[in-house]
Amino acid sequence: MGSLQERIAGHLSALEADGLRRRLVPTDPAPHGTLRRGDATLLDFAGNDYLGLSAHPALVERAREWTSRLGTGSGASRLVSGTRTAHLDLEARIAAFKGTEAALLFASGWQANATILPALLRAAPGAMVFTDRLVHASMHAGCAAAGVRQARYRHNDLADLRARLSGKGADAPARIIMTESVFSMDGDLADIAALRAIADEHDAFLIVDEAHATGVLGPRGAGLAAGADVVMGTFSKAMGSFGAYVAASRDTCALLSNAGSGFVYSTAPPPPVLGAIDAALDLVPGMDAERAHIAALGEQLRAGLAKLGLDTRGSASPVVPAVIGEVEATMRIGEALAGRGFLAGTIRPPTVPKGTSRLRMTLRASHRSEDIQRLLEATSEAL
Ligand SMILES: Cc1ncc(COP(=O)(O)O)c(C=O)c1O
Repeated sequence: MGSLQERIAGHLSALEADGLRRRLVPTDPAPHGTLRRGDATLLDFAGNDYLGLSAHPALVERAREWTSRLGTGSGASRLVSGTRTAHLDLEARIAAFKGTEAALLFASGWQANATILPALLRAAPGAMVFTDRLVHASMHAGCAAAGVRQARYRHNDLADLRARLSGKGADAPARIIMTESVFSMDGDLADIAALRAIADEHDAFLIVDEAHATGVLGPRGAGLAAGADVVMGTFSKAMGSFGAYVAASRDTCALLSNAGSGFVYSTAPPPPVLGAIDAALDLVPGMDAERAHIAALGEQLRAGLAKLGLDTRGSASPVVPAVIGEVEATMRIGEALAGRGFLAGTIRPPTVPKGTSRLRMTLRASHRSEDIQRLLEATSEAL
C-alpha cells in the first residue's frame, strides 16, 4: 500500500512514464507579445491575450487608479460585508455590453462554470443536462458538483443532440444544453442560432461559455451567444485581466447570488481587477480593426498548416490547432518550435482526446503576417 506521500510519488511517476506529467516552466512577459524563457525570447503563440490588452497602458493605469482609491482587496463575499458600488456599476456595464437584463461577476471562469449548474439544479431538481462532448473541464466540474448525469452529445452534432432531447430528455422535468461558442482546444464555433431553435423546440435552457469569444468575436467584440439563457465569459483572455461574468436574466443572476456556492462563499473580485475590466470595456467595442486583422491572420495560418498536411479541426477563431496525434511527437515538435523562437501550446490528454495531441496556436493583434509566415516555416522544419 504505502503512505499517501508514496502514492503521490507513484502517481507522478506514472504520469511521467506516459509523457503526461506537466511542469511549470518559468516564462515571463516581455515587450511586443514576446516571452522570456531562460535565455530565449519567444514569440507568444500560446496565450489567450488575443488583443494584447494585458499590457495596455489604459488597463494598467485604471487598475492602479482603482487600487489607490479602493485598496487591493474586496474584504469578503459581497453578501457578507455589502456589495461595492464598483461591482454593481461594472455589472450594469457588462449587461449592457452583452445585451442582457443583468450580469454577475465571478472570481474566475472556472469558478463560474462550476457554480452555475449546481445553482440551477437547486431550482430545477432532476433536470437533464446535455453537454457537447468537447466542453471545458469546468463545466464537467459543475455537473459533478450538481450530481447530474450528463447526456454528452457528439461535438457540434445537432442531430445527435435532438435525438437525445427527444429520447430520455422528453421525460425529464427540465432540460439544460451546455456548449461553448468558441471551443477552446479546437477553435471551431457552435451554431448558437440553431441551438437556440432546438432549445425552444424542446423547452430547454441554453448555457453558452464565451471564454474565447468575448472581446475578439461578434459585433463590438461582444461574443456570439446572443439569445442564450445564460452566457458565461471570462475577462482573463481577450479582455486582458482576470475574473469572469455570467450574463442572464435578473432572476437567473439573483438565483446565482443566492444559491451559487462559488459566488456566496467566495471573496468578491478586487479593485485592481475591476479597474482593468472597466478599462477593457471602454476599449474593446472599438477594436474592430484588431479583430479583422486577427481574422485575416487566422486564414493565413490555417491555409499554411493545411498545406503542411495538418488538421486544423474546423477552426474559425484565434485558436488554431494543428493536430499531431501522439503525445511524444507533439512535445518534440513543440520543443523544436521553441528552439526556433516560437511558443505554441502543446496540448495532450486528458485536455484533448487520446490520439489527438496537438499544437495549439493562438493569434494576437500584435502578430504580423511575416510572423505567421516564419511560424509556418519553423513548423515545417520542426515536422
Ligand atoms: C472554455 C473555457 N471556459 C472556462 C475557462 C476558465 O476560465 P478562467 O481561466 O477565467 O478560470 C477557460 C480557460 O481556461 C476556458 O477555456
